[in-house]
Amino acid sequence: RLSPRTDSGGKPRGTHLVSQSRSRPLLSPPLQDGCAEAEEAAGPGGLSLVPPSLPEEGRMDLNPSFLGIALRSLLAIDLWLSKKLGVCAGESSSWGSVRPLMKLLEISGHGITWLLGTLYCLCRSDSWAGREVLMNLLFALLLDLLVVALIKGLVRRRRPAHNQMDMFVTLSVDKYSFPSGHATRASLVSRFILKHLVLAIPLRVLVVLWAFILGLSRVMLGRHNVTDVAFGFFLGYMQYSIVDYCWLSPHNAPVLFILWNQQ
Ligand SMILES: CC(C)=CCC/C(C)=C/COP(=O)(O)O
Repeated sequence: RLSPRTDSGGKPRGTHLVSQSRSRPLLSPPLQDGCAEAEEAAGPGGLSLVPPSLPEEGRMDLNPSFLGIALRSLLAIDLWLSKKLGVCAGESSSWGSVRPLMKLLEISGHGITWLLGTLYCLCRSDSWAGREVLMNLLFALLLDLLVVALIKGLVRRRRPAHNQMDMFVTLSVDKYSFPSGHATRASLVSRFILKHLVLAIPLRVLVVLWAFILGLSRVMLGRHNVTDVAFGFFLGYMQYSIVDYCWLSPHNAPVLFILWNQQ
């Protein structure tokens, strides 16, 4: 506290830092060992020339860390921006007429669509090379479902309040929104396709555009906040690196390929 200090005659002699042992800020914890000195020096009147050395926790209460403020600001911007972008969140929203198209995009990135599609192609594939790529895509999709379910269950961030929970086939953890499963899948699958399929440039651009628009559509539908999708893209990208590192082949996982061949 700043308070005018007076001399013995009661005249003000300038402003000094003083500590009153009986009156402490409401948010600060009780004075601890480090402050006993200052409390003693304050004497019965509570006035002291010695500024108390507050313990670390006390200082943090009074001066919230830069990181804390930055995170809280980021979250506030995230919520504000996500609400602004949620223009297809309901039929009556400003872009409500585009909602059916966004829901079609949702199905194009759904786990069931990709799992069934991959299994179908695996059954139809008649080359070892094709089977190897599809087997790894199946592994990537399962890994993604597992990782996203684990993180959603741990973080438990609620979906935005303006979301309508009318999604096609969900798991119990899908009531949570961080990270976006569609965004992780979009990023993982598009990186996988670009690496393992020989495609003409326009098709490669289309794959990247699909992933980006699918991510954006999650926020526009009101399903997610922007940070759910941004982290989802990052996570999917990193998951591909794991898949690439653990690449399954007839050499390192012969049982898998022989079993599949016998079916
Ligand atoms: C039922 C299966 C196999 C997958 C669920 C896929 C799903 C509904 C993910 C949720 O995605 P968002 O987190 O982007 O909303």
